[in-house]
Amino acid sequence: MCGTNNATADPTTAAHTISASTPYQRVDDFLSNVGSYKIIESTLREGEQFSNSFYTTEMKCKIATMLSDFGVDYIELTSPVSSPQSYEDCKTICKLGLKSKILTHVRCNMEDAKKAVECGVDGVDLVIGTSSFLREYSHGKSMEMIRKTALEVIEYVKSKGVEVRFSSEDSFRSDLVDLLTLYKAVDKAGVNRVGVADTVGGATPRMVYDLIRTLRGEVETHFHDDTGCAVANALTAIEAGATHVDTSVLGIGERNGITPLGALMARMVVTSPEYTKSKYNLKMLKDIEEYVASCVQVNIPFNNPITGFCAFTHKAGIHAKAILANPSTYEIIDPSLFGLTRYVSITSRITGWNAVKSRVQQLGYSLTDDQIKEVTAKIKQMGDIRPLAVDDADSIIHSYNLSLQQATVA
Ligand SMILES: CC(=O)SCCNC(=O)CCNC(=O)[C@H](O)C(C)(C)COP(=O)(O)OP(=O)(O)OC[C@H]1O[C@@H](n2cnc3c(N)ncnc32)[C@H](O)[C@@H]1OP(=O)(O)O
Ligand SMILES: O=C(O)CCC(=O)C(=O)O
Ligand SMILES: [Zn+2]
Repeated sequence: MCGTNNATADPTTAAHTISASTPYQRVDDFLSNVGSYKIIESTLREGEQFSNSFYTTEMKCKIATMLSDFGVDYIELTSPVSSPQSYEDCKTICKLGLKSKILTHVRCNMEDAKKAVECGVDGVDLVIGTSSFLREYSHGKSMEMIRKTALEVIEYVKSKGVEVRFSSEDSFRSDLVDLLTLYKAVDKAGVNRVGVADTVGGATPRMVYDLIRTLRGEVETHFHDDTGCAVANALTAIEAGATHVDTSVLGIGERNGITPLGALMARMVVTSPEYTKSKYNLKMLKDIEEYVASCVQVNIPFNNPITGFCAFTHKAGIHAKAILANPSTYEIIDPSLFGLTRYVSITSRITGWNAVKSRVQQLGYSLTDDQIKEVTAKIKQMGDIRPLAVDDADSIIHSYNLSLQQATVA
């Protein structure tokens, strides 16, 4: 590791990009798209595959509008062949006039593609499984049949003046030569993007880097989270040259879902702060997550990046002291970028006098350091017995202060 980072007060503005002047820049870094990645937001497609999902038309319109205002480049919708209402909703969302482009995701066959185009979408995302598992047990087509159908469908979609992407479902369990031969054919046919999908969530960042760096042009990536690698794989893909990443709000999707929009923002605001802050309306993230969580009836996980209830809570005394002096000591992300605030807890036996001093000052008392250490000991004494609420710790401070005043009067 040879790059140098300039230390600054704002951790998210620390120089993560390797300066042009460094003699240590690796050739591979020229592949990286961390300063230009685009998001294909699939809460309304992959997210509808989440076990709890049921969206009304009104919910879909609101989610699409929020995502567009957030700044995602594309919004992907459920296939219009899924049901009559899916078809109607796709048409309705296309007519909203959103800033984001609207895509729908269909099987790679002519009937599905025709329905998709009928809806008025900006782009059609074609998908077909290329692994032997899916070729044998899902659609039953050989690689040659896939290639032939893909070329016909791509030509049709393009002839309608609509963007077209071709994706190989289960890419990481597909034969590499088969895959590259197919991508070459669809590229020659003029697709706008190819898609690489880790459909079963088994890929590692190393596998992702190796596959993505062999591809050129517009490359979309889609990572399931079955083995907990979805965010790391998305970052690695972007570093290896992927141009687009699929996300869903809170990561909702088939099984345990895909790369979460919020977690990707947390990652990218650190990796590529200037681009991420200027492109995405980060302060909307919490509202979007809360709205989607309410639609699909889940809670936001306690440890969610950025919006988990304790994401910016500092508890241990050693941490609290340093955070109060300079937040960069124990925070990689400034919560204010997302319209949030940090919280220093004093309600436990692992608090310290520096944290308690800050609370004493907030309450408007002026105690000496020795007095603060004494009241800290009282909080710890109570914290050894049971969990404390903020009111408990505050009451200990109030009554300590009162006893000091009474002692002075007497
Ligand atoms: C990894 C992913 O997430 S891919 C996206 C998944 N999305 C969806 O499944 C969208 C929602 N799906 C649906 O509403 C339905 O499955 C429909 C309307 C698409 C199809 O419904 P049905 O006709 O009842 O078929 P069913 O769902 O049982 O089976 C899927 C069919 O698609 C075929 N198929 C699967 N993938 C593809 C593909 N990429 N290209 C062409 N055909 C395919 C299968 O062979 C099967 O065909 P069969 O009827 O000849 O057996
Ligand atoms: O179309 C794609 O690229 C992804 C499809 C999908 O949801 C998956 O393979 O998990
Ligand atoms: Zn998926």
